[in-house]
Amino acid sequence: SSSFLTKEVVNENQVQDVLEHQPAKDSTCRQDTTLTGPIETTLCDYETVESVNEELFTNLSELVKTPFFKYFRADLYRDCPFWEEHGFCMNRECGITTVDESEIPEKWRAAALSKVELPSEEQRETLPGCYYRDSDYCYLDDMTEGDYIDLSANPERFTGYIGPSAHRIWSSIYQENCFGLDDAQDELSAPSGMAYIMTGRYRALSFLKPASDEGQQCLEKRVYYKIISGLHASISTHICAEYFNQTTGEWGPNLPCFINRVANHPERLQYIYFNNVLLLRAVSRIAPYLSAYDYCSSGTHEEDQRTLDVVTKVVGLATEAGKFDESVLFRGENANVLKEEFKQHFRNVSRIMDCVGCDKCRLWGKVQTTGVATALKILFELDEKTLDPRSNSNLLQRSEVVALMQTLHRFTESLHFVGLFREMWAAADREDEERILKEAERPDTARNVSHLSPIAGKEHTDVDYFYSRSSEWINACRRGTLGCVSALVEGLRWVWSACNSAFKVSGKDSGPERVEF
Ligand SMILES: Cc1cc2nc3c(=O)[nH]c(=O)nc-3n(C[C@H](O)[C@H](O)[C@H](O)COP(=O)(O)OP(=O)(O)OC[C@H]3O[C@@H](n4cnc5c(N)ncnc54)[C@H](O)[C@@H]3O)c2cc1C
Repeated sequence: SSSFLTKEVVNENQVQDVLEHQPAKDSTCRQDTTLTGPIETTLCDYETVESVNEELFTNLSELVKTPFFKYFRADLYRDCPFWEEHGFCMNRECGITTVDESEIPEKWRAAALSKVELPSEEQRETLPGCYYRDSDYCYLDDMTEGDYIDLSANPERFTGYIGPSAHRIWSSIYQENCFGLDDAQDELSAPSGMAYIMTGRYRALSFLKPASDEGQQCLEKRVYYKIISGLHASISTHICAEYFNQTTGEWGPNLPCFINRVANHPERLQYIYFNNVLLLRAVSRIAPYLSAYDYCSSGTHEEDQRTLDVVTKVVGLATEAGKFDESVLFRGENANVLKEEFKQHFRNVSRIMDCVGCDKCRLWGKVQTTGVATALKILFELDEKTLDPRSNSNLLQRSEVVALMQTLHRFTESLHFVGLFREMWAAADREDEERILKEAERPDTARNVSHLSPIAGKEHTDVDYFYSRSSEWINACRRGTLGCVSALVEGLRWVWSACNSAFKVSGKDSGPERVEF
């Protein structure tokens, strides 16, 4: 696993390009950097996205705190369907808190939902605990298992989930970017990414296609890569913006982390913009549907009206910046076969989320893959007639609407955070800059995460943490034998680590423990 620890070579010019870029206040093009002019495969430019982002972010930040949008139902304890996953995250930040169903409006509870929301058996392909319909780009949880989670109480941020388990997830996701119908360069005879995993031919990250390959790839494949890489970059931006500082014990932005993961690879930031445009286009395309949606959620009439008002503002801004011509994709002879493949690969990505070994990361992974999949469905599967809220009022499930808006919020927040990193860079003098760039070259995976761990320092005495985890272990046991075995393994590992840690703390070597992979 130490092969993952590659030293990043920081390209100062690229980093400056990203961090010294001045976002546009209006839609005027300038000739400065990689973040100027048209955004490839869209009809929008960087300046337009930047000119609406802060207003969008402010409105979405309000929206995601409303009762309708903050509760998300998910089954976080399904077994990984593709490999045996042992990568449990032992840090307290990986845990989540769930909400008792009694706190949720009755019409969203499992019993009511299974009557109303679920499509009939003939309309969907079912697997234990989840299903998809023909038009879906992801698996959706059926309402038989799972919990409600208040997303605002479980923010996406640094958790310390690192190393081979996290890398395996990312590599499997990128490996889905392998289309049988692609051009001759593209390993025509190779099995799909999932087939690799299932046949044990899993390779680390060497398959990742460099950006320079772009010219040789088909458009759909490039779009797939941009979506995934942009999502990855957005998650990384959140991790770096809300990072745990080992020295001060405080949360805050970590500029070297952002340089290492994003600014040193400007195309990754470009793909965050790309995802923004894709999601904005989806939101603007279903504008009438969103305007007619029932946002009543047991609050007061004023509260529900306020939710609708904010949705209306978001939809208005989305219409300004969401310029994307979906009709240029999936054209030509093999269009339908290619689309089916694209869909199947994206569905696999949504199932890979069940393999993420950190509850909070899995939760946000599910929210965001569902959000992007909903956008893809809106763009590539639904015609104007289907989108009519009068003729098709049950077009989207509540979880899809919530995921779409939450995901758009994630991406607008990423661009907002990029602005904060630029301010930090601008405030640094030459000496600081040199130190920051040097620090950005260190492999991220070797960072010390001991302060977050329940097993190091004073945290191992945190009884609350143990209780919160143990209730999840018991829940997993209730759900079946496999879940129970996994839970038992995690429980035993926790106890083993706690004993080890207690031993260390009581011994001479009680300095902070380094977690390396
Ligand atoms: C679904 C999911 C959700 C997660 N959520 C969280 C979270 O909320 N909090 C948290 O702390 N951790 C989270 N993680 C873990 C996090 O994403 C990293 O995997 C972890 O921090 C280790 O980072 P790393 O620097 O080793 O590289 P990783 O981010 O793991 O990347 C692995 C490799 O992929 C390549 N790569 C990196 N970024 C890109 C990109 N944008 N485009 C193309 N290639 C790229 C690089 O070669 C890199 O070495 C999540 C992981 C997954 C899979």
